[in-house]
Amino acid sequence: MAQPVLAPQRLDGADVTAPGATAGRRARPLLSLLRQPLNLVGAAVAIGWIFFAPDYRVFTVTTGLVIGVLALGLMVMVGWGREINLAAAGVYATSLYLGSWVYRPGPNGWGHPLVIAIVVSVAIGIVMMLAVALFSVRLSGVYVMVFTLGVQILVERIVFTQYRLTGGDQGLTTPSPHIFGYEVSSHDDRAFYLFILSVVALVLAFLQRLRHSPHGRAILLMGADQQAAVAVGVRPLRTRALAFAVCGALGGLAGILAATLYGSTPGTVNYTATTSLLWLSIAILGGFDSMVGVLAVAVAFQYIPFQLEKLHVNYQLLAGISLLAGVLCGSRGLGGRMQDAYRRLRFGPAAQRRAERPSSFTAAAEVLARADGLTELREIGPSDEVRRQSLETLERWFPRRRTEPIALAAEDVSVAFGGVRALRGASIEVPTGSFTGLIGPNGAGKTTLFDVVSGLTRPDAGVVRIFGDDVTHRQPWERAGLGMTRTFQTTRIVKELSVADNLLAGAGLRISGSLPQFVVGMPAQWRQIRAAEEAAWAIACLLDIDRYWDERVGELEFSARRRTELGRALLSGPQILLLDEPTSGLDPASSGALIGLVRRLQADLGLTVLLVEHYVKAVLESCDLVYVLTEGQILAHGDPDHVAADPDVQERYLGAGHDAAAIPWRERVAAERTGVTGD
Ligand SMILES: Nc1ncnc2c1ncn2[C@@H]1O[C@H](COP(=O)(O)OP(=O)(O)OP(=O)(O)O)[C@@H](O)[C@H]1O
Repeated sequence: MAQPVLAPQRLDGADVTAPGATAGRRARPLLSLLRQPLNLVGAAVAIGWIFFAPDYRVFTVTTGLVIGVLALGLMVMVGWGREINLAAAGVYATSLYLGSWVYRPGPNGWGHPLVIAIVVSVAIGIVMMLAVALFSVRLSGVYVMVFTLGVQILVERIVFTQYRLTGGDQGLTTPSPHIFGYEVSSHDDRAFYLFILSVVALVLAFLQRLRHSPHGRAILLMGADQQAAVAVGVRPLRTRALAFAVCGALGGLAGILAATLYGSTPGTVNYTATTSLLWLSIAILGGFDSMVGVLAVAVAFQYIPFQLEKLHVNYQLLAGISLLAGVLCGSRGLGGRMQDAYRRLRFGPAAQRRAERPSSFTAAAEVLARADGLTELREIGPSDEVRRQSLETLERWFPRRRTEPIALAAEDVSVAFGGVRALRGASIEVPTGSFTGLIGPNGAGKTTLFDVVSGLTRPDAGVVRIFGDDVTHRQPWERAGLGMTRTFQTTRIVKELSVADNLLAGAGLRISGSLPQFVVGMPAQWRQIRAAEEAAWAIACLLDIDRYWDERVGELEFSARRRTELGRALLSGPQILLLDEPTSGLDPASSGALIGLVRRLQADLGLTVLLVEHYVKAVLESCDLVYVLTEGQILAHGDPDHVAADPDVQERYLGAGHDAAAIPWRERVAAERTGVTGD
């Protein structure tokens, strides 16, 4: 049995030294906006063009930027969190009317400074969207969409009918803002543009920091796959509430900016449900991971109708086209397409880029196809130096290994789905530091047992213990916090994101700090993020996905996706790793390579692994302990030789009178492929 090999270390405040292999690979979110030459050119153009453009154009672009702020909020909720919001116009207008009331001098206002009005407007947006998150807590998808539509209609009926607040059709005047004692007149289009541009720059910096913090990564992972997120410790309600709150905050901010921009409150007719839909289309076309794309589309939405008025191109027509184009562009939107084109221009086609990057492995999984269709696998592994460096990094990243004798236990677990009794008093014990296999025929209840152990399914009876603690009633993310994570039978990765982003989505449990600490840029928090990036790179090297580091996972071959999912689980620094058929969907050679890799990692990192696998021979060859589950009950358990020789196992699982376990693995795989026999 493998012994614990890793030393303990607190990550916050730790002196984390990067191994040579990771140098230059750290993401620097604080500087990343300025890192790309294109961004620098963009910033120069964003400031310089106004000195050559007529006033009305500057004003039009300014209004576009204000809507852009709101659309960036929608990007977080809709693009990252994947929940549709049709109440954006209602939130924006409520903040606009109430915020301008706070800041307008009497008799139709309280005459507070602008900064108070901004705080109030942002707070209104947050409260409204948090209320939506709270009341729609059990809903998702189309139900959240309909719920937010209901909120929008309520706002129209309740807020918009308060004519004293809104000023009716006439509107109410709003004074020009004073920034550090300087009046930014709404008649001075350039000064106002620069004011809004500064706010946009702050919003971009905030979102950039959020995006690279564990909080932002949790929203992205939750949006893509809630079960995968909770498996690495993401708290779903808190994460969802954050996405809604950010959307509300930026909606509220845009509302008060608009109030100052127009000089008087616009009529309520501008902020109906249709407006919400139009603004949604900006976020969709802009793309979920391109802030510049979202801003560009928002500006285009103001600018194009203005320029093409004679051709009857209006906002609604654009929104219709935008929704269609956004769907055709896919979830990465126009911004994502532009990023792809830029990368192609700068670095060449993706396939060529990958080919040019050497793997850290001394030899890739070299598969020699033989004439009879069987495959043979050569020994694989990273070079000794890369492996040593990677393990050193992970030694600092992983928590202290637990030493209790039993890592995981399920006692007399029963689960029934209606009439189907998936588990009938099944019990297993997984010793700490062991590589334990769970095998059984299709429908035996293996995945159900995994779901019970990881907390996704509540058992009808029985107890689950992690290191002796009864966790039967604990939530999946709490169990992840105790050091247990899992992978799934079907690969659950965020295809639109890079390998690095997917790996780092698993790091949240090992990084501490509140959102304000990350946004303000506290050194301890960013040190932890850098440590996470070093650990992610180390894991990528060990799993041979380092060469794909910044490639989108959706473009990679299946085995690399599987390893990325495994890497994400490892980045949460687990004590116990549950692997549900990690080789499912892989060809025999890749399956063998993956199991060999997992076995080696388990020993190197001192992990406790519970593996569900259909390739019986592979399990018998690599596991320390094997459990056989049939019809919801444990049929046998013990060391592999003992289990393989068990007459019950041979008769009821391996086949009566047929010693399948004795057949060499490759022959067995070949037989399965030709349909002669099966597990
Ligand atoms: N959500 C569910 N609702 C109803 N029945 C279910 C559900 N999940 C599993 N079952 C049933 O419970 C039994 C055990 O299923 P489970 O997926 O746990 O088996 P398994 O051993 O993992 O199978 P496989 O190897 O094919 O993945 C099966 O009969 C299955 O049809």
